[in-house]
Amino acid sequence: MSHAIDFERTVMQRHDADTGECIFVATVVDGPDAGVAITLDGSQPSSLLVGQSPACALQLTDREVSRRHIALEPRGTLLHVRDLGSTNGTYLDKVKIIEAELSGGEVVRIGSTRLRIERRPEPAAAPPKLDAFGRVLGSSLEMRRLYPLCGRLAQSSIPVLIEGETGTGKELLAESLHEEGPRAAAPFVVFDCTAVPANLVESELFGHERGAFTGAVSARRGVFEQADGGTLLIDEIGELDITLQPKLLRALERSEVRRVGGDRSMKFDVRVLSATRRNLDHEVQAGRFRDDLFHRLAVARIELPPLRRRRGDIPRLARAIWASAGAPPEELSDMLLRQWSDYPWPGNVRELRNAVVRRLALGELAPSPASTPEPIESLEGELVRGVLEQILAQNLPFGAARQRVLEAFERRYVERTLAEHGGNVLRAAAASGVARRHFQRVKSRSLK
Ligand SMILES: Nc1ncnc2c1ncn2[C@@H]1O[C@H](COP(=O)(O)OP(=O)(O)OP(=O)(O)O)[C@@H](O)[C@H]1O
Repeated sequence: MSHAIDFERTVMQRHDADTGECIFVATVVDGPDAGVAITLDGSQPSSLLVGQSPACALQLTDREVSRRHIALEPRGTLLHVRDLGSTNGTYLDKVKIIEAELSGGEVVRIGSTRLRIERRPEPAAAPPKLDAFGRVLGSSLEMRRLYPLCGRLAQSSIPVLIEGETGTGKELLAESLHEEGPRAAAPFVVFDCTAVPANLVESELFGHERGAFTGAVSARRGVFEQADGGTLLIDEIGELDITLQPKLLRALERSEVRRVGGDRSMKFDVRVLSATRRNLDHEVQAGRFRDDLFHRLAVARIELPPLRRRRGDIPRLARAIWASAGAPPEELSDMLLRQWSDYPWPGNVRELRNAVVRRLALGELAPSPASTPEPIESLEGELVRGVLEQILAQNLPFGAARQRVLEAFERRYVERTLAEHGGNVLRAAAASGVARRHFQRVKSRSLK
């Protein structure tokens, strides 16, 4: 299977069954690094990378391989492979792939390297039967395999990069890492790189002295000073302007900041966590995020799975949100829970929370693919904005940029509709209100 569609469908099936994880081995069978191998046993909290960069779990010397070429992640009985925007592409047999689900026995080609993927017969060790870490709830396999590492990370001070789609609980996990650790009594400060205008980011981060710039009527502490002794979460780190990245790196390396307009450096003792919705490997690969800063921030990485890949957690989360709103548990019907469990939740747990709260306040029906479309702001607005920003950042001429937006939309539309209809083109076309041949044409050009 080498299709995003098949991948969605397979993932859903697997999570309904909640089967155990498999162990995969990726071995270089051809190329300058022949004989090198890595084992993926599902206990890793994020994908493992293959490429020339030292950040990669499987570091290759092949000059035709990009620094971060592909990411590998075991998902139950399958191994998920994702190209990270490599220069020379990723091939399965002769087919160029963006992402694919492998079951073992395949050979993946990157540059002049061929990687053989094998699935071991024995199952991976099951993660402990925990159903929460701090305030982060979930007993799906996807979540349980993160908890042991979260527990260890909470006790340490090493920088952690938390990745995941919007609303998957990145900020909540950061808070829980803080609350479960020795710094719990000290401040937890969040700095969102997208929340302040670009020209004020530096003074928000490092503080400023009185008169440092027009409008600086009094001195102000930056977030590092505010978080001293505690934890700082730098949210949306992928959006930090490239010109500010060396300054942040220097502050982290020296554990000291100098306020804008100031002439002395101040030491700080801050545990730094960062979060991103973007794929930072991709950003590094594209030269938009500095590799050295990435290494500083991502000493450990945790990737939070989207809610659609852990549907088993939906009833538990819905019940917890329902109870926290003070509503009687018996009023939450099984039918409603079933409807919620079937919905794809593009806005993840945040969207589920909003749906539960709306239901309690207004008695609204559960969302379903056939229900009235949500306003874009509350549904996929943030995802859409992310895609638009990425395209705008390429500074293309108007026509080419519009074409990219259209292609991104068509691809996502086709993927989702097919996933909702079990990969059946006829039914997906009917649901989209277009002829099968037209749907097939759009599918062929957008998922090639
Ligand atoms: N596993 C979870 N258990 C309980 N609540 C959760 C979980 N994940 C998310 N939430 C809740 O969902 C909402 C969104 O979570 P949060 O703000 O942490 O997401 P995020 O990934 O940081 O989103 P964004 O990328 O948009 O900033 C919050 O109300 C949070 O408490």
